[in-house]
Amino acid sequence: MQTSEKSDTDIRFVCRGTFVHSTAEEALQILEDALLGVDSKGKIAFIGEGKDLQKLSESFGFCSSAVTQLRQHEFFMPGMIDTHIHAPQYSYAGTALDMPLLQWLNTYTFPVESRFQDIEFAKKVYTQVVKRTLRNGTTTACYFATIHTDASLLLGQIANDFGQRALVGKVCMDRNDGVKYYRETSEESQEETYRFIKELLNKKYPLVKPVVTPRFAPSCTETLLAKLGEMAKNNKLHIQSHISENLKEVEWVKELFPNSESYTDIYHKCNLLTDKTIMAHGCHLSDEELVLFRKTGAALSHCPNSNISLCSGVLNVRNVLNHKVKLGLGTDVAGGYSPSILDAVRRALDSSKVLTIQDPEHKTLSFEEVFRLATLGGSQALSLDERTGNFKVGKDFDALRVNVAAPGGPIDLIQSEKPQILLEKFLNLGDDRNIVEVFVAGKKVVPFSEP
Ligand SMILES: Nc1nc2[nH]cnc2c(=O)[nH]1
Ligand SMILES: [Zn+2]
Repeated sequence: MQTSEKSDTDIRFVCRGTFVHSTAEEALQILEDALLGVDSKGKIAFIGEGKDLQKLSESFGFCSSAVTQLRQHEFFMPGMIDTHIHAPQYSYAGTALDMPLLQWLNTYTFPVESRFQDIEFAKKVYTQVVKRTLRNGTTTACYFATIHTDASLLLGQIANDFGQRALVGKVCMDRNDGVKYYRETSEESQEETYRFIKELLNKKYPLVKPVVTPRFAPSCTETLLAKLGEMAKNNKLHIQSHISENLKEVEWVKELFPNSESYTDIYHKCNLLTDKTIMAHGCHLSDEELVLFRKTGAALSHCPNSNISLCSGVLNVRNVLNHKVKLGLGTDVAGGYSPSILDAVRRALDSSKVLTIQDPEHKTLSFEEVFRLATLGGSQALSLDERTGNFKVGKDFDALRVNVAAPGGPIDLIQSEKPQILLEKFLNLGDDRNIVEVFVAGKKVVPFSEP
């Protein structure tokens, strides 16, 4: 039994049933007939066994009749973590997947992102993306917004209003020869990033924080990258960007930064690789670069839908894990067409199987390992694992109540199944119809409450 030190904590609610989650030691740990109590601050106060109900209700002072009992075919799992998603690109998700990265950015992405100076348009899209991701079980999202400070602040406000845990980044880019009207001067980028960070922190949203966001090395001068690194260091901020997604991009970076040893080295020299850094993709990183990730504590976001959709490459997750680099999953909407981390789980498994087809020696990822990437792995990659990622006493209760046999849902259960099979079915076949409730920091955020 795990309990918090103080047994006089106010208990907000208690649930009884099956809980599945990951730990450092076990990709899948199953707790059957467990009792989990959430305190008034939204934190997990205790995790015990159903048979200890009487004892727990006495020491924590809750009424045993007030316990919510999960039904058959239901379980709780940790909320899923999207470590890389472009909120503005949700406006064209599911389209524009017919060209490789660099052309795709110039043709679709930059023209669309430039529309977000229109705050009404931003409000519409950002409300939709926050609601859609929450319904799909994303309790934590690490967002790229656009270069527009006020619209980026609005994204933070909307995530806060709907109760999603989020890192939000105002995008920085002081070079863009492809679409010249979508870029800032270096001074603007620095000043507006400073304003963005200050204003967002001043809001004191409990679950929404800023993240320093150079778009990627080709969009930024070395001067800007260095200034952003300094800003992040001085204020102990998160950092996000892209790295080694596509081979043409890697070649271009070599031309733009001829004095750097590698793509990773550029970010490293500018103080942008820290234990609060998350870099998307990394499909074409060398082993030496992975060693540098490990040394600095920087993490990778694996975005398999995007990597396949834009024909960018296939990340060898097994190799990343062998290098002990922190790793989570990302949708990379809209390079990835799906806003759901369940989709990222499936594409990650498919990608791993493609690597095994190419090399039978490759050790395919198991669904349990990918489940860990979608939850605990994501929290570690975002350095939020003290707060979220699994069910540990003292962490926030970020959780999905899953009903595998939800009426009208996509899964037909022929017979009663063990929890491990229920989870496997949900990961492979489930969708938002199976996610009957979503909790973030102990608050029920799905179904949405009436305004
Ligand atoms: N997939 C993806 N890669 C990028 N690299 C730089 N910007 C982007 C973007 O918006 N999407
Ligand atoms: Zn991206």
